[in-house]
Amino acid sequence: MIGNINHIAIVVPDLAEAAARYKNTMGADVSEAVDLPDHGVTTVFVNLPNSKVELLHPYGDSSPIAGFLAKNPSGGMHHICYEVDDILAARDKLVEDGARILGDGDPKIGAHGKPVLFLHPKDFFGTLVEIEQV
Ligand SMILES: CC[C@@H](C(=O)O)C(=O)SCCNC(=O)CCNC(=O)[C@H](O)C(C)(C)COP(=O)(O)OP(=O)(O)OC[C@H]1O[C@@H](n2cnc3c(N)ncnc32)[C@H](O)[C@@H]1OP(=O)(O)O
Ligand SMILES: [Co+2]
Repeated sequence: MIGNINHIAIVVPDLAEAAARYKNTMGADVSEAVDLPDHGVTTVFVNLPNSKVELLHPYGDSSPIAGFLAKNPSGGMHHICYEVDDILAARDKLVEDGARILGDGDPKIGAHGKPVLFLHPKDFFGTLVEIEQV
């Protein structure tokens, strides 16, 4: 069901500092920061030849990553995103097998304009999983 890794996300306490570190020290191609109010995050994408790293910082008062940053004030790896061909078929199979979909169960449009869903970290061995239809 799952395909390539689309991105790995890292929550960071200072987005400008993290973007500069990836650009200047790692020599990476780094996007501008984009606010995504519907997701409660600001993102910067680090574009790699075969994948992406998503740098995340909380946006607004009810960000889903605020608790994570409070527990990990220096930042930390937050989620892994796998590509799927059909997100509704993937969701139905996951639910049938007992995995919990976060939120209301309906896909939201993610950072790349494609539908995404999140799966509870306790169902995937302590790792928050995002699936994105490509
Ligand atoms: C940019 C858009 C989009 C894209 O297109 O790429 C994005 O990536 S948006 C990214 C941000 N959005 C989300 O993360 C949405 C889904 N997340 C959530 O709904 C919440 O973050 C959460 C996973 C339900 C956690 O909520 P929180 O309030 O922080 O914690 P809890 O106390 O409810 O946590 C329960 C339990 O899970 C552990 N936990 C929390 N976050 C993670 C994590 N990232 N990885 C692994 N484990 C995590 C937490 O420690 C708790 O464990 P216990 O203490 O053992 O109970
Ligand atoms: Co993501």
